[in-house]
Order: sequence, then C-alpha cells, then structure tokens
Amino acid sequence: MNYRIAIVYHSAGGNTKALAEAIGSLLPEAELYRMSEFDLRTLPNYDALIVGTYTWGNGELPAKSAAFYEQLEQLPIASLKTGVFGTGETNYNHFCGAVDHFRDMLFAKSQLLVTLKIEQMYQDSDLSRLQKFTSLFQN
Ligand SMILES: Cc1cc2nc3c(=O)[nH]c(=O)nc-3n(C[C@H](O)[C@H](O)[C@H](O)COP(=O)(O)O)c2cc1C
Repeated sequence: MNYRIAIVYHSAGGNTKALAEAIGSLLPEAELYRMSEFDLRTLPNYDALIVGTYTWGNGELPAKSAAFYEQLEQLPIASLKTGVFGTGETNYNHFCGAVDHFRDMLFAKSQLLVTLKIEQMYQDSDLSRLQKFTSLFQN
C-alpha cells in the first residue's frame, strides 16, 4: 500500500494556509485538509499526520486547533509519524506557542519527527527549511 500522509491545517488570515500549500507542493502524494473538514475517524488510513496551526492569545491554540488537539490526544496514535508546523509573529512572547503545545503532546503520544515555525507569510528564503521538514516524510 502507498505511504499516506495527511496535512491538516487551521488558518484564519491565510499565512498558515499558504505554508500548508507550500509543504503540500513538496509532498505531492500528501492530502491537504482544513482542520474543519478532516474526519479524525479516517486517521487509521494514514501513515503520517502533519498538523499546521497559527498561534492566538498569548502563545495559545486557536479554538479550532484546541478542539482538534483534544480529540487527537485521545486516539491510539503511538505508531503514527507526525510533524507540526505553524506561523506566528516573533514580537509576541511565545513565538508559535501553538506549535509547542502540539509538539509536546505529539512527542509523548506519537512518533514526532519534526517541527517548523515560520514568521507570518512563508518566503522563498524559507524553502530550505521546508525541504528539510518534508524530507522526513518522504518514504
Ligand atoms: C490577537 C492575536 C494574538 C496573537 N498571538 C500570537 C502569539 O502569542 N504568538 C505568535 O507567535 N503569534 C501570535 N499572533 C500572530 C499570528 O499567529 C500570525 O499572524 C499568524 O501568521 C496568523 O496565521 P494565519 O494567517 O494562518 O491565520 C497573534 C495574532 C493575533 C491577531
């Protein structure tokens, strides 16, 4: 069977969506979903899950990402390969704090491979970091 990857992201203003699409273009076999449209019951069909979120409040998860996080941590994901990416702004105290929240949970519960934090809108100069991130999911 093919190695199946889901990229599941939440974006309000488009920065995280653009990053998700850039990651998706480097992993053409991956399936891209908004968090609100991904059915977690299909997770057993995947070998890898890549989660993307922006950060809200003071280093917090936005509500939709928090709901996804709470459901995900209840699931049997010990053998699932995972990665987390996010966008944020470095002038906040907790840059991409939402990525750190997912990282800590996924490190404990799953096979976390890598994380990636990007300042607001992804730039061409970030490409090498994206390539390193995605290379870990190339089978
Ligand atoms: C009210 C508010 C709070 C924010 N808090 C943080 C924060 O604590 N840490 C951070 O890194 N970015 C923070 N941000 C910045 C956003 O995470 C950043 O602009 C992100 O790229 C937005 O992603 P999106 O365009 O996908 O929605 C905050 C933005 C707003 C409007």
